[in-house]
Formats: sequence, structure tokens, C-alpha cells
Amino acid sequence: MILITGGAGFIGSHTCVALAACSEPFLILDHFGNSRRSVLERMGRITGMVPPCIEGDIRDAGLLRRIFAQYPITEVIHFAALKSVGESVREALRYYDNNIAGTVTLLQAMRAANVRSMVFSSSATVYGDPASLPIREDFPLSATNPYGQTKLMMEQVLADTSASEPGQWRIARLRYFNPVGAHESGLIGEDPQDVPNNLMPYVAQVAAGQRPCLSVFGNDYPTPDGTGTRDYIHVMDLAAGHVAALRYLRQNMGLLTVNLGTGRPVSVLEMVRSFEKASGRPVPYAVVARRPGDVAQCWADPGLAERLLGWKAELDVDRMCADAWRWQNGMARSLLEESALAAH
Ligand SMILES: NC(=O)c1ccc[n+]([C@@H]2O[C@H](COP(=O)([O-])OP(=O)(O)OC[C@H]3O[C@@H](n4cnc5c(N)ncnc54)[C@H](O)[C@@H]3O)[C@@H](O)[C@H]2O)c1
Ligand SMILES: O=c1ccn([C@@H]2O[C@H](COP(=O)(O)OP(=O)(O)O[C@H]3O[C@H](CO)[C@@H](O)[C@H](O)[C@H]3O)[C@@H](O)[C@H]2O)c(=O)[nH]1
Repeated sequence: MILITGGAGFIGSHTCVALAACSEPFLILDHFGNSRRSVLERMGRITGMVPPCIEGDIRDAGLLRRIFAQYPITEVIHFAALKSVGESVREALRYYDNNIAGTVTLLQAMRAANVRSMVFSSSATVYGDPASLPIREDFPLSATNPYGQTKLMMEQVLADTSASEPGQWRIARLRYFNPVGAHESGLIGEDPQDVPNNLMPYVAQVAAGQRPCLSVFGNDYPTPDGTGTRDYIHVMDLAAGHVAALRYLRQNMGLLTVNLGTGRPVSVLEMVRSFEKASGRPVPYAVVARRPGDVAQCWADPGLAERLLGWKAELDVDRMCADAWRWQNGMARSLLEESALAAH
């Protein structure tokens, strides 16, 4: 059985659906700090069974001990983390505590229970401002904010843990590029609890009429249309990458580090046009100043993942927008209305 920390979140919920589709048993551990309990029932509508879930915190060593004692856990996929760059600058200690202390507590509990296999959510943020493109796994690493720093530090913790007991650990550090989109059912998707920081959920809310206008952060970058480019990857492709990593670890001992991206850069304006096409709605935008800390361009060389895992992203940006729109215009809208009613 696979323990999925943060399995109720955006990427975790989609990965659970992918695991259920290949009959892999799993157990979710999530404290619902950045997700809704109702996601479990919606996942159940997709898979035919509400997934088993324990509500709790990865920093709770006693709870982890009980989980490892009670369930036949053999592997862990570790999504649980705080992920907002801006918030991490203002609340640095909360980020270090949740992300670093949480991961160390989890690894200690795993070791005590003799479970030494983990798939870990890292991020392209560990490459900082890349000197050249596309980005390969052996490029220099750096961090420009506490969130990125926690990812770098956790990567180091995992490398040192693996080295401390040679031949015993199986660890995959998956560096995601920009996960977007939603499950094709429209029942689960990215569900920001606040004003979205990221491009795709913001564009989706503008298309849905929930926000008047997108601010495009700069059109004077050295890119074909002047706006920033990113490697957007469909969340179901990303989910499939986790299944592939899990299978790789079952056959291979040691530490694996791979990019999960498409290898194709997409600009802000290309994304806007694709979303307009998918939704049939206009996405009004205004160009404003660059966002501090943004890099101009970022995209992956995904070749290593293809060679080692036999995995490759399949879904294009039009499909990402179509699925995100189905989610936004249906379930996400009603969840937002429910929250607004509950707040009154
Ligand atoms: N979404 C992205 O753009 C992106 C990009 C690169 C890497 N990542 C990483 O992928 C992982 C998943 O991201 P996501 O987008 O699904 O985020 P998310 O916030 O939707 O999901 C994270 C889940 O973990 C839970 N959680 C957080 N801290 C916890 C704790 N201490 N104990 C128990 N549960 C806890 C939250 O309630 C949430 O359900 C994170 O590690 C994130 O840093 C995300
Ligand atoms: O309202 C918006 C939001 C974003 N953008 C632009 O859209 C692109 C993508 O931005 P965003 O979706 O915020 O992604 P990133 O800036 O690539 O940041 C994400 O990807 C990084 C690398 O993985 C992680 O470090 C961050 O946590 C994660 O938010 C960038 O050019 C932004 O300037 C806008 O123009 N307007």
C-alpha cells in the first residue's frame, strides 16, 4: 500500500485517480489546510470508490507511527507541502517547519517502520534563473525565495538520507515544471482558496467572469512575443509520471532525479489565446510591470525521464485549457458559490 501525503491537493488528487486506475492500493494523509474534504467524494465519483484518508499532519510523529503500524505501507508519495512563493517570504519559519521539519519527521517514521521508498515532489524552481535552455537535471541549482529554498533543502535531505544507508533507499526526486489542467471529468482540479498567483487558474477565473482582467506581467522579455514562457504540463501527464517513477523504484535502488515537463515553451499570450479558444470566452488582459523574481523563460529537457522511466507528456496546451475550463465552469464555480454562501 502506498501512503500519499497531501493526496487531497491538486497534484495528489489526480495522482490518486491515476493510481486507482491501475489498481494500486493507497492511503491518503492530509490535514486539508489547502484542500477540501469534498474532493474525496468527487474522486470517488471518478474511480468508483471514495479513497481511504486519514486527516492529520505529517509533522505528527505519533500519528505517523500509528499509520505505519496499522497499514501495510511499502512506499510513500510525498506531496504535502506549502507552496506559495509570496507567502513563503512573509512566513518563512512556517514554510521551513511544514516543509523541512515535516519531511524529516516523515523520513524518520519511514525508517523506523523499515519503509525506504519515496517519490518526492520537487520543482523547476530549484534551477533558479537558468543560464541556458532547455534545462537538464545536471544544471546548477539555486533558490531565490524561502519556498524554493525548502525544495532545495529537502532534495539535499533526501540525497543525504539515501547516502547514509547505501543500497537501502529508493528515492525519486521529481522536478515538476508548471502543472496545469484538470481531470477530464471536470470533477477535480486546481482549487485555489485565495486569489490565484499562477497564470492558468487566474486566466480561468477571468474567462468565467469571476475576475475582470488578467495582468500580464511584462511584455519586454527576450521571447518571441515579449511575454514570459513556461513549460506547462497537464496534471494527468504529471500523475502518470508518478506511476512511472514508482514502477522504476520497484526495479531500481538508489536516488533518481528527473524533470517532468513537456519540453515545449508556451508564452503568456499563447496561453490566453488557447484559453479563449477552449472556453469560447474573451480573456481581457492588460500589460503591467514585470513581477519581481520572475524568470523570462523556463522549459525542461524531459529526455532523461523518457529514457529512464519510459514516460513522456502526451497532452498539449489546448487540451490543458479545455480540461481546466470544464473544471472551472462547472465544479469550481459551484464550490466557490458554496463557500460564499457558507461565509454569510
Ligand atoms: N502546483 C505547482 O505548481 C507545483 C510545482 C512544483 C512543485 N509542486 C509541489 O507539488 C506538491 C503538491 O502541490 P499541489 O499543487 O498539489 O499543492 P496543494 O496545496 O494543492 O496540495 C498539497 C496538499 O498537502 C496538504 N498539506 C500541506 N502540508 C501538510 C501537512 N503538514 N500535513 C498534512 N497535509 C499537508 C494540503 O492540505 C494539500 O491538500 C507540493 O510539494 C508542491 O510544492 C507544485
Ligand atoms: O497573473 C499572472 C500570473 C502569471 N503571469 C505570468 O505567467 C507566467 C507563469 O507564471 P506562474 O503560473 O505564476 O508560474 P511560475 O512563475 O513559473 O511559478 C511556478 O513555477 C515555479 C517553478 O516551478 C515555482 O517555483 C512556483 O512556485 C510556481 O508558482 C510567468 O511568465 C508570469 O509572469 C502573468 O502574466 N499574470
